[in-house]
Amino acid sequence: MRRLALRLCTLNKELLLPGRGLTQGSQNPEKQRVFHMHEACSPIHVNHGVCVRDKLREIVGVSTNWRDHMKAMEERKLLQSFLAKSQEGLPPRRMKDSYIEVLLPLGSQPELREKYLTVQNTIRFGRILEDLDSLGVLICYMHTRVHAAKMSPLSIVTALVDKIDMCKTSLSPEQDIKFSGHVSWVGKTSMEVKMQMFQLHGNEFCPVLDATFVMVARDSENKGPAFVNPLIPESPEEEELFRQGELNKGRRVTFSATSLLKMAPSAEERTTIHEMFLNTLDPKTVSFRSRILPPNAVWMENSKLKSLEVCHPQERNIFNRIFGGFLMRKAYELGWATACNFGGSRPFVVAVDDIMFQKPVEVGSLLFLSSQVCFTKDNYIQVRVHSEVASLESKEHMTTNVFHFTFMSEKEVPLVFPRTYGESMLYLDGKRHFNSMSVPVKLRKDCSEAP
Ligand SMILES: CCCCCCCCCC(=O)SCCNC(=O)CCNC(=O)[C@H](O)C(C)(C)COP(=O)(O)OP(=O)(O)OC[C@H]1O[C@@H](n2cnc3c(N)ncnc32)[C@H](O)[C@@H]1OP(=O)(O)O
Repeated sequence: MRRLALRLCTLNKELLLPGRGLTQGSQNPEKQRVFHMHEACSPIHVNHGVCVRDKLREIVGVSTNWRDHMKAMEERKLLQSFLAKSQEGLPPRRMKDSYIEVLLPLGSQPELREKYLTVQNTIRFGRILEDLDSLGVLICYMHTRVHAAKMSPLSIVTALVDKIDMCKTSLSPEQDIKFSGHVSWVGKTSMEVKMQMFQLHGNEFCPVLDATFVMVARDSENKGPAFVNPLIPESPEEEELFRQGELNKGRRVTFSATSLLKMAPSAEERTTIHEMFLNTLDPKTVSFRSRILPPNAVWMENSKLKSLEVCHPQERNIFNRIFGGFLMRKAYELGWATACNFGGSRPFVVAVDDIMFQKPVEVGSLLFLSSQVCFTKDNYIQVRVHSEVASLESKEHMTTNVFHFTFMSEKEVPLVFPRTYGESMLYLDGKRHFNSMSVPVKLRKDCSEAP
């Protein structure tokens, strides 16, 4: 019963991929077991997150109890023999092979709402980040399915949230939500996944969010890289998506190579910083050291907020590390509070970009999050959240992620001014992230998001 319910709730193969004219592959053995999750699950068990995650647990073969986790990992070692020696040894897949849809029936099943609800009767975006992360991994498991093996020999982890753009449409906790997505590009061991989210308006599901993630395949024990199936585009639209994936990879390499941690700012950026510096000199003293804020401005250091999380086993992913979605939710909520505190009104998120998962977070770690406003313009607030971990034993801190969120406030916000050279680099980095946002969304009250 449980198994059937999972398939029903995660794999709705007969629906069209919106705007792309794709349908799920017909040779898929699961095709007949289609849909409406609330027909199959009892209301208590109907939860989008639970269903997708249970499906992932089944694919990876993990324990549901922490006390059994070592045994389950031992069992996964036996799957090493199913790993391909080369990418050519794996059957190519089509985009439709990984295409899935997942329903989050907030409207039709009100008991689901609590988990997603903010006090302003909007949807918690942090929960959506968690759902996207689980969904992205599940999509990659669809792409890499090994029909001969009961469990997948691959450990698929989130490497990067390349981009999440919010559309204008409002997110109501009282209407059903649908997610869809598929693999859009593959490298040797990495896969780009495109996901969309829709919300029911009348009888129609309207797009509310676009997301691009990069997932990386690792071996059964998550210790080394593992090859993924090639991807064959089948139409001009799919070829364009694939080409875009290739360009995205190139863009990421360039962005990283020109990072301010590696390279000096451009002449234009240096001018910006110097002008800001001149704007903060006290005309009475004319000293390099005597700095005052211009009107309607805040020192960057005064925008900071910090938090600490103890990473309990409950927050683990299928590989017994801390779930990336949980890290994103915590970072997002701190970032939202930072923007709220800074702007003086409830902001809503318009874009998330370039969240790199540099290191896994071990269960039992202490997670230190530090958030600050690093750039503002009109109603926009660019927030950067830095996360690092330390184990209780070693006390040595290590960066695991840097998160970038773009918020929009209801009213114009103060300017943020860097005081030190390091802060100036944060300012320029924030400006670069802000400028990379696709299309700044116009302020609309009905579009509000809260954490
Ligand atoms: C049970 C309930 C929960 C269910 C949840 C299920 C979802 C689980 C998903 C997760 O929670 S995962 C947890 C969050 N993510 C992590 O902890 C990952 C932490 N980071 C790492 O482990 C490594 O940095 C990573 C494996 C991602 C990369 O390792 P390396 O730096 O050694 O990678 P390498 O240089 O060997 O490159 C391997 C591939 O990754 C690609 N890559 C690496 N970093 C990248 C990046 N930042 N962006 C894009 N691509 C990247 C790289 O281009 C290359 O692609 P190709 O093989 O196709 O050429």
